[in-house]
Amino acid sequence: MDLFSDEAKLQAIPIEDGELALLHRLSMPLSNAEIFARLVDETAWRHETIVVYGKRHLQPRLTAWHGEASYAYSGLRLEALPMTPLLAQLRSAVEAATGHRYNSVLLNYYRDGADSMGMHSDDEPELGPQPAIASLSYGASRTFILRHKRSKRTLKLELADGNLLLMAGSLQHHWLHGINKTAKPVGARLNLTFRYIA
Ligand SMILES: O=C(O)CCC(=O)C(=O)O
Ligand SMILES: [Fe+2]
Repeated sequence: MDLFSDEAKLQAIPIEDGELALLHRLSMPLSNAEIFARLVDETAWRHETIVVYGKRHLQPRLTAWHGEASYAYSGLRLEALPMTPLLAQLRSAVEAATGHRYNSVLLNYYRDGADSMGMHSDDEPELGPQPAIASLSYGASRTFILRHKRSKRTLKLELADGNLLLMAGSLQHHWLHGINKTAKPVGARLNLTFRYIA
């Protein structure tokens, strides 16, 4: 492979009030299918209950949190598990591709089209004011939706097997993002968001 081809580089996606860039395939010494299978097998998946407007719900996906610091959101406190060798290897590749450092990763397992993630911003104070969050996807493609908080402008990106999406600058301040349920028959998808928790 030509390392300097466009395929190997992060491509900026023009967007107002934030930074977004996409790499078609993260370079790894394993196939996407091997990475997917190992992540499914090696992860202690949890089905968490969260509190939304005072009511308890099971999250519509499975999750795991690995890294150096625990993390709290939606009334949930996630104790960090240590990085596995594969997660550490993925983190190094993501750091090299994006030029940012990460000390934690949230794994999300969307088992089928009924699994989803509500519109949100990753704007917890411990992420800092301009967090670089690197989102790595394996398995089935799903539509990633961005909605500007003020203008309500919506942008849709199809995130496919092996894609790396970098969210940075003031993106979390101005935009929401999420993954809707879909009635289309879709297979399982994994998403890993690498973050730096101060
Ligand atoms: O699954 C995705 O692509 C989005 C994940 C996400 O937004 C998050 O983990 O905060
Ligand atoms: Fe997010």
